[in-house]
Amino acid sequence: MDHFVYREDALCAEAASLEDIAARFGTPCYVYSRATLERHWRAFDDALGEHPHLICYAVKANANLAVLNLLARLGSGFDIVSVGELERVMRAGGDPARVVFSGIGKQAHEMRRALEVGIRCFNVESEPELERLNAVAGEMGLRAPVSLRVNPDVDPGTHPYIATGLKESKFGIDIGDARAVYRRAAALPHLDVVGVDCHIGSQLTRLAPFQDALDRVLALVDALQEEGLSIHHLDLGGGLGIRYRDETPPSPAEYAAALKARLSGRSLEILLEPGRAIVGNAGVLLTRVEYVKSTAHKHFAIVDAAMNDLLRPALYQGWHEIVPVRAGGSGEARLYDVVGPVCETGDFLGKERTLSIVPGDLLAVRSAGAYGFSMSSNYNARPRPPEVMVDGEQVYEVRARESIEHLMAGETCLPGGI
Ligand SMILES: Cc1ncc(COP(=O)(O)O)c(C=O)c1O
Ligand SMILES: N[C@@H](CCCC[NH3+])C(=O)O
Repeated sequence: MDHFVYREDALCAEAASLEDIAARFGTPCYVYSRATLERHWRAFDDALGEHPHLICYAVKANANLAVLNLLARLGSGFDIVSVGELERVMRAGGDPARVVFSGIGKQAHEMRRALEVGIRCFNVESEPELERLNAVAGEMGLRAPVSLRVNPDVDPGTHPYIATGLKESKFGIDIGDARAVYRRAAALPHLDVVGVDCHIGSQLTRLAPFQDALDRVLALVDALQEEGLSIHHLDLGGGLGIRYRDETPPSPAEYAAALKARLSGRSLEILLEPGRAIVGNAGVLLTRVEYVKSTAHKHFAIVDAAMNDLLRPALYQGWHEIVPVRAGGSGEARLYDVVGPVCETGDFLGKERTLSIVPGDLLAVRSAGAYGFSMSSNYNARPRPPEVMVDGEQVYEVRARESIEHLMAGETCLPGGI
């Protein structure tokens, strides 16, 4: 069931009208549905059922405290890539013992903090990182639990900017080198080898790449076990795609069934790190048409949201459905490029969209819950938009719109300046 539906011709998030939300909080504005978030998280958790597992939501997809807190209350774990994300998780009530730490550039202070709070596992992405982690843990008189993130050289069939498991990628350790690096890990005094990790890319819409990666990783697990290294868990990363336009990605249930079929008879715990599949379709970006502009070649709908609010169209040619908040819209139907006010040709939210609009109309950019606000910036000195979470009829502002003061916070002029 979709929680963004028209009621009496007005698009709603659950039982709340987006027109009312725009009137109350202004535009642009991100709006999330609590029920959708919960349903998507539970779809993963239920699909793995009795198989020992932990769903570690990828915080980078949407790090709002209300999102994290909601998932923490469901029992979620978290996949983090910085100490900032770790602090957010803990502030939101997340359990550090359910946190896995990914990323290729972990700094010593980040390792120290993660060890101090007792995270579940470090997903180590290189041999130098292994040595650094061993040294940091040793200084603290602790042992660090580690998985190596291996790069299985599988083509995920996704946009090249979000493919991470090919051999030329900066991520992970080449699977051909993994046994030697595991031996090194096992020999280091302050590390405990606990798992194997991989993440091959994002917005995958077919099962085959996941299955290929799993087969390669399982062959590695067998080889390690023959060497006497016991592997407790397998972290298969995130990456399950969502429908933005007409994609038909596998459901979490289909995905989990494919994994379980290959894992039966093994006692490996499964960790997954979904981000987009949980929050992507749980959010929209509300925006208002400022101007309609026609040239000899095109019609432009100039809206008040821009690439600084939602970068995906500019960065990956990401396609997001754009719908009128008032069903059917108003004015004459035309083909529009929907563009923002930022001074970049790449500042568009959608191209060649048929819309019936006049200035002042509200539009909703759909599937904007993942990598929307979390990739936003202040480019062109634009305060970032508020985030609102709807729960039934209740509407909560879970992040206030930034002010002009926010834009300049922490800045100073040279002495003798203003
Ligand atoms: C290590 C890791 N885990 C999980 C994710 C989440 O991916 P997705 O949002 O595609 O599920 C990412 C991002 O691609 C990632 O780099
Ligand atoms: N930011 C990307 C996904 C990157 C995933 C990060 N590992 C997107 O919007 O599609």
